[in-house]
Amino acid sequence: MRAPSLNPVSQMKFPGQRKSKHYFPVDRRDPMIQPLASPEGQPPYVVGIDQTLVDIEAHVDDAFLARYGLSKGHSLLVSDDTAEAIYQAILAGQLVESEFAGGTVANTLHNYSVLSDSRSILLGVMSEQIGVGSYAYRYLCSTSSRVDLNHLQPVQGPIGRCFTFVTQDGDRSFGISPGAMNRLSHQYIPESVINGAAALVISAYLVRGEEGDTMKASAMKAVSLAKAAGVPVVLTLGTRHVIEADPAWWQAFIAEYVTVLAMNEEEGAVLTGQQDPLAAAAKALEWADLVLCTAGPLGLFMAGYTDEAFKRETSHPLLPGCIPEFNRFEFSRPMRRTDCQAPLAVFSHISPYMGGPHKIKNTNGAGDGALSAVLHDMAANCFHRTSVPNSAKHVAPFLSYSSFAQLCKYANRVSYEVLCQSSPRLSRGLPEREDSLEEAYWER
Ligand SMILES: Nc1ncnc2c1ncn2[C@@H]1O[C@H](COP(=O)(O)OP(=O)(O)O)[C@@H](O)[C@H]1O
Ligand SMILES: Nc1nc2c(ncn2[C@@H]2O[C@H](COP(=O)(O)O)[C@@H](O)[C@H]2O)c(=O)[nH]1
Repeated sequence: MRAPSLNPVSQMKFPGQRKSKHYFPVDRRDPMIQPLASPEGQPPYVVGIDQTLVDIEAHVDDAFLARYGLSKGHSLLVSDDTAEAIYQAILAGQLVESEFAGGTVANTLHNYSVLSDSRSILLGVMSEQIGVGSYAYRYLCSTSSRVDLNHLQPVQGPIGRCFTFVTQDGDRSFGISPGAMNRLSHQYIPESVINGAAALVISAYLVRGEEGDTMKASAMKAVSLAKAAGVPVVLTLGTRHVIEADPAWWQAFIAEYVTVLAMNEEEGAVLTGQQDPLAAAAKALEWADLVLCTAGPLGLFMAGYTDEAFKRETSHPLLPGCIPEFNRFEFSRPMRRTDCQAPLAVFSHISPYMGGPHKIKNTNGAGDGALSAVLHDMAANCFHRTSVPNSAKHVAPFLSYSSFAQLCKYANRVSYEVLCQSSPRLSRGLPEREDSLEEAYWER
């Protein structure tokens, strides 16, 4: 097994490091700031729960998907027999492109750790016996050493397999063979780990299991602990099939536990009944505090709250949409609705960075990438609050370090990088020498 991945530094890479004038040093603008000489403790970490699985990527045509009952663009469970038939078919056709650690939350944590150069903690299962070359082995090999795997639960049997089918249009469809991935016991949800986190990340996939699976109960324990400790719960919806089974249950769950909701426009449509991603994000604000809605080639939307007292007007052109001039206050920073004396709904949108990559081989993980950027900004805010507690940045309990507009830019930039690297897990962070997101964006 790997050595414990403890963070040897008491620093954290900030989202804005590439254009420091937008971010640091804040003390030049605020003479009240008294940075702590030595911030107490370690930088914040993000914890997530996932079904440990390996993505087995194969390039196939639509007929192949139809043959095995898969749904284009979505994730479905497959039986052991179907999994075996699929595996034999892709082996025989020499269609396997790669076998790489996956899982929507684990991808997000991996990317968070790559971007922030900081620790995240993954909760889930791992095969107790690991042979060289096995799926469990591949999983460990392709996970960042900054992702702490020391809290995983050892289980008998294999981790999950996610057949990841990429069709000619670059879209991806998944067939899941669960193995032991849903056997996480509530005993492997450590209270101290949840309580000390900057955020808890879960996905809607965690409730999709079979009779006797313990994953859902474990996830419910974690969200209850997080709620009690005031730790933001971040939910990513994963696939529309899970949501459309019972949208009302999800609405109630989000209202009860979730601070940050991440979804794509399809998932947003089944959750809210609104096809338009901006309208879906606005509707979801009835239940969540902050919403990220990715919309493929349309880019992404964010929606959230800020207090009237802290609203900041944009200097960008005002945008038309189902909510006219919806981005007027996008320079504000997000807050929980209950932390606002006079809550104001705020919206922002951004088109794909640089208009998107010239060629997209595979959209796998683009949405997870966007969420990892938002998490990075939230954790950076926690770190800054601990390091410079009397900064003007913390006159109110903001959820993120940056404004809605900056969050959108950063999230979109990371999605672009995922698309360019053609992998849901970044093998490297963003370029250090990209000294301005805006300039790079406009100087195409
Ligand atoms: N065809 C595309 N062209 C340009 N950018 C894209 C394209 N597809 C996705 N993106 C970028 O990736 C982000 C997330 O993509 P999306 O497909 O909505 O996520 P998901 O993987 O969750 O379905 C988008 O907000 C956009 O920035
Ligand atoms: N934990 C689970 N992860 C899953 C499941 N089905 C697919 N996936 C993972 O999603 C990412 C791609 O995400 P996206 O942003 O393109 O939607 C991929 O790496 C898969 O491993 C599942 O049932 N559970």
